[in-house]
Amino acid sequence: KNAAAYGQWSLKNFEIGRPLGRGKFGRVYVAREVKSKYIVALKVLFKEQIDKYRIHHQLRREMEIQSTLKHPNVLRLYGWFDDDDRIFLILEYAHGGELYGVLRERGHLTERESATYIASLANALAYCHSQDVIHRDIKPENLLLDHEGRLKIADFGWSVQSRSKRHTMCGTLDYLAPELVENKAHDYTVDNWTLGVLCYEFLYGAPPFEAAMQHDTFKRLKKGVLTFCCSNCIRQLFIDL
Ligand SMILES: COc1ccc(C(=O)Nc2ccccc2)cc1NC(=O)CCSc1ncnc(N)c1Br
Repeated sequence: KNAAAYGQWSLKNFEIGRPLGRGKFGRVYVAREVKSKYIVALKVLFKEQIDKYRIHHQLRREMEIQSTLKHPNVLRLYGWFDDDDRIFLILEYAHGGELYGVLRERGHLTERESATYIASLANALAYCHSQDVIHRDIKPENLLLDHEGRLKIADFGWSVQSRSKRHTMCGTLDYLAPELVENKAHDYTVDNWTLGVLCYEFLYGAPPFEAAMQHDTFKRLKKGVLTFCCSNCIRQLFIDL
């Protein structure tokens, strides 16, 4: 019986295609499973990097978390395997690529599109939180689209299984809730804060507290001043702020 029957995958089960991008700690390629011709995304992590950054436990926990998460708006982790110096994650392939690209190309999205993506994100986050998983690093770069334009949350490089409050710092400043930035105890509601920031960014094309210097973003998001009005006056408001 072939190795796949026992769920033991290896590199020879796949034909590797073009690189999709650089995720955390490794590269991602399109790949095709030889027997089924099924298209997947294959993420390659180098063991020496995992050792160097001492993230074995995080990766192991990640695999536990991911194998239980099954939701239409959460990118699937189908399985994983390793060879002498690399670990391979077999991921669902999102044919539509990164939402980030669409947002930069279009400038901003329509209200209907924004509402659709926010609703999908809210569903995905509610599901993750029901499984005691906080993503903590949701930003447009980690949001992918499938062939039907359906949103998929990906790159759980920083997610944690959490019942208690977390204290570790992570993610870019623009999307982080004040309690995360102030390194205070936090819980799953940090993902809800991000939902608000993303909603603003989908509609206006840039995050609400964006600033040239991280320190300014820090000050702005602590103030939390946010009023929705027409796009250019909102930007003027923040420039004044
Ligand atoms: C469930 O998705 C993941 C689950 C886990 C991890 C991960 O690295 N965990 C991790 C790595 C090191 C240490 C601790 C955790 C990463 C992903 N996902 C990704 O990296 C997304 C790769 S980009 C891409 N993927 C599909 N289709 C496309 N068109 C693209 Br572009």
